[in-house]
Amino acid sequence: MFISGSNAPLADEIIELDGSRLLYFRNYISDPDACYNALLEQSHWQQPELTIFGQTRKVRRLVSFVGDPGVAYRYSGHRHFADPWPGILSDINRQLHSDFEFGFNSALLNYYRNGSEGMGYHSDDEPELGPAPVIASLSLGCERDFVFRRKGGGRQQLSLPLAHGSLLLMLPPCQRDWQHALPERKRVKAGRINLTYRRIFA
Ligand SMILES: O=C(O)CCC(=O)C(=O)O
Ligand SMILES: [Fe+2]
Repeated sequence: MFISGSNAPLADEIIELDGSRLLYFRNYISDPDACYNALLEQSHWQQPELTIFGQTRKVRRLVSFVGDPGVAYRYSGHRHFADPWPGILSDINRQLHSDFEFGFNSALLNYYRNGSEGMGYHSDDEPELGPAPVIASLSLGCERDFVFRRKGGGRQQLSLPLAHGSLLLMLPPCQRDWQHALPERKRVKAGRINLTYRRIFA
């Protein structure tokens, strides 16, 4: 189920997260250095502001959103229309389609300039992602830990270091039951880019 593509490569790790499955492919992107540099230079990076309990702050990372024409997505409190796909990201989308038969129509990019930037616990469970979203997360640049806890709080249950050029598939019902985060790592000086491919329903 969900991994129906007959060309699907073998996962390096299959992680069972109490009812949800994560698949990890360590070397999915063939030239990760070139991809990192191209995205760093070519993306339209923005630093959205987020208002929580009346306080407005810039998020601690840079963000870019790309996809098919007309696709819009609400993140950091605002609705954003997708920028056109850079060639390198539509190539990866084609690869994801041929390997797994996924039909993503957009990707959210996050650029963490160093280890003092990260992302707090959340689930990618907005209604426009449908009831059972598959999220394909590609990582480039400095290896960082990606952590999970059950929705509703509680302790961290899993920490996965995500390597340069790797792919992590989060399969349903992961977004329904679990939250994930990218904790700060103050000692880290180097940058990291993460791409999450998503299917957004109008
Ligand atoms: O940077 C990461 O690995 C996670 C990004 C993420 O969770 C998101 O964009 O929703
Ligand atoms: Fe997420």
